[in-house]
Amino acid sequence: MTTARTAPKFSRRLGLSLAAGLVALSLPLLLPLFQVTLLTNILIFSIVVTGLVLLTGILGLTSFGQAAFMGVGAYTTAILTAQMGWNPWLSLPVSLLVTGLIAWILGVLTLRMQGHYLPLATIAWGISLFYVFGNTPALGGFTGLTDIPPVSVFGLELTSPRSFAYLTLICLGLVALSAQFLLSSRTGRAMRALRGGSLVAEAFGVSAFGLRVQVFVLSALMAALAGWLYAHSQRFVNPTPFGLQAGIEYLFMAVVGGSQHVWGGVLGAGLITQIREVLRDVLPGLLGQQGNFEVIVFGALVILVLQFARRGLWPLIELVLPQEGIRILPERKKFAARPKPTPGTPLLSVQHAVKQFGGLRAVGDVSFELSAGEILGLIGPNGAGKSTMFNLITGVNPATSGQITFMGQDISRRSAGHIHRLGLSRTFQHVHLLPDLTLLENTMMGGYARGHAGMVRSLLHLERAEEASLQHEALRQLERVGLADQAYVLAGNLALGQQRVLEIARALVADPTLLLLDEPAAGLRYGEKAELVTLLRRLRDEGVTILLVEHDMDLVMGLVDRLVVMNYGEKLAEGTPQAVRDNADVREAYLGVDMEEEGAA
Ligand SMILES: Nc1ncnc2c1ncn2[C@@H]1O[C@H](COP(=O)(O)OP(=O)(O)OP(=O)(O)O)[C@@H](O)[C@H]1O
Repeated sequence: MTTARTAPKFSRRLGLSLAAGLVALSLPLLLPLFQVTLLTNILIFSIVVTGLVLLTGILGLTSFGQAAFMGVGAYTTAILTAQMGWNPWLSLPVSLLVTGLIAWILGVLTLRMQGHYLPLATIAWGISLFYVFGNTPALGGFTGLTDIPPVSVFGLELTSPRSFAYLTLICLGLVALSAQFLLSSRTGRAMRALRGGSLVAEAFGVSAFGLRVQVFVLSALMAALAGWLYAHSQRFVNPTPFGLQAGIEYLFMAVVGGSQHVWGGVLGAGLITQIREVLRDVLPGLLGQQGNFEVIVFGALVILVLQFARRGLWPLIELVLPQEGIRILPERKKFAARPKPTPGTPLLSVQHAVKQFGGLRAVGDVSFELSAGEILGLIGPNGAGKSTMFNLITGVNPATSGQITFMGQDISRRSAGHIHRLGLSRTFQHVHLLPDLTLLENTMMGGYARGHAGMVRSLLHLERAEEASLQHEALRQLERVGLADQAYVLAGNLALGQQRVLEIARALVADPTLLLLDEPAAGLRYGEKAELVTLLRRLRDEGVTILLVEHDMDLVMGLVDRLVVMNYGEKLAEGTPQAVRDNADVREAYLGVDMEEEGAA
């Protein structure tokens, strides 16, 4: 079983990183001049690909348009410096601003698209921007713009490839470091949670669309920085490096290197650029004619990598590297506990709830109430409407009519995040965890709404105090559910029963008033079910109110205080387990077979 222990103060991994940094710093001095120019290009491409790692690898949004954003950054600085005489350092923030604004507009317009529509949209605006560069006379048409001045540092013009390589190296170092900071933050965990869809992230208070737009803009800003560097290293710009083919190559780099790892992106940029140079030299001689034959080889390479190392080459390197530990930070401040209602006070009220899916009435006029300190079971045969009712309460779907109130607020049409912040936490019928993250990190995701640090603080690593509070709260909840000894194990290594318990720990980090459990015993073994019952009873005794959907009648009958039985979208019965057992309608519709068997036994 793969484990990741807490990090010592000076880890072997950190030592290796420092050594790699020193090698990188010496390269511009040691390499021959031609290689230094190639190295600069690799470093510039790595910055673009780092943006793609965040956008495509982590968030799961495929973009073919990063080269176009690089072009916006490059052309903006070219116009401001070559034509208007600006200092390149002044044109840098303007290049970032212009690209960020264009990316924000395109993001807001296109990021709601699902599936393959988004990649198609990125192709569309990638091509559009390319032709804007090529067909605008003020931008020099397809010939481009020349006479771009060099960048100066402390009065020293960076005209030599070696000095410019250092500027690029520093930029990449800062970009890669901030990307790493982001990924190890609350925002980074939310980004990872969004990869499989919005359901889980939104259930913990993440604004899915808002975060997607932010990461989209961030990746465009990285491309713009690369464009600025490219313009001042080449000292001229034309549309060719910013076209669709370049956009596709950046994706190749991310996929081949390992699109879910910052250093994978750098590896991919290095490999593809080097291989392209070699092929450009070798292939025309071998084939006896000129042409972009390297593109064909790239295609074959990507297919091979996808076939044999689906997650790119970096994960293979990770296998031999010392594992990265999680540094447990000292807790300076605990999160304030949520005031809990006194047992017996009304907490959740569902009144005449109706949910219509086209012609199908999945929930029809259902009413019930739940008081603080209770465990209420929602049962019924398959298709009875239990999950739909769950979705109405948690804000996944709005009710067609009727009213649902929680903590005295009408939540019938509120978002999942809003309802979560009021004190409702949930688990999922199909376990939704991040298998490559530790139990601790998965659990911390549940506390997203208790933190405040956003993208900028995360990029700058200024959210450590909040991260410490989240870490310790998550450790306490893992302790509470009995998983503390596995806090640094990867969640993907757990058995299903433990994964379900982990989901409960994740929900508890939010300090919920009401816990909604969707079939928590599904797939659990006998012993695991008994442990689950003990845990849920203990949580109830500690003041957590629980609503659960469950098919296991033995478990439900021995655990809950009351039951609501649904059938064909309607409420069939409500009452104590004994009253429900004795209800003739319930026996006929749902419990009949079990009860007869029980009687016969
Ligand atoms: N998004 C949807 N669009 C259309 N119909 C839906 C949708 N979600 C659920 N339904 C339908 O609503 C009815 C109730 O489904 P629901 O999943 O709520 O039942 P359930 O009691 O949770 O069943 P199970 O125990 O099998 O999970 C079913 O007929 C289902 O096909």
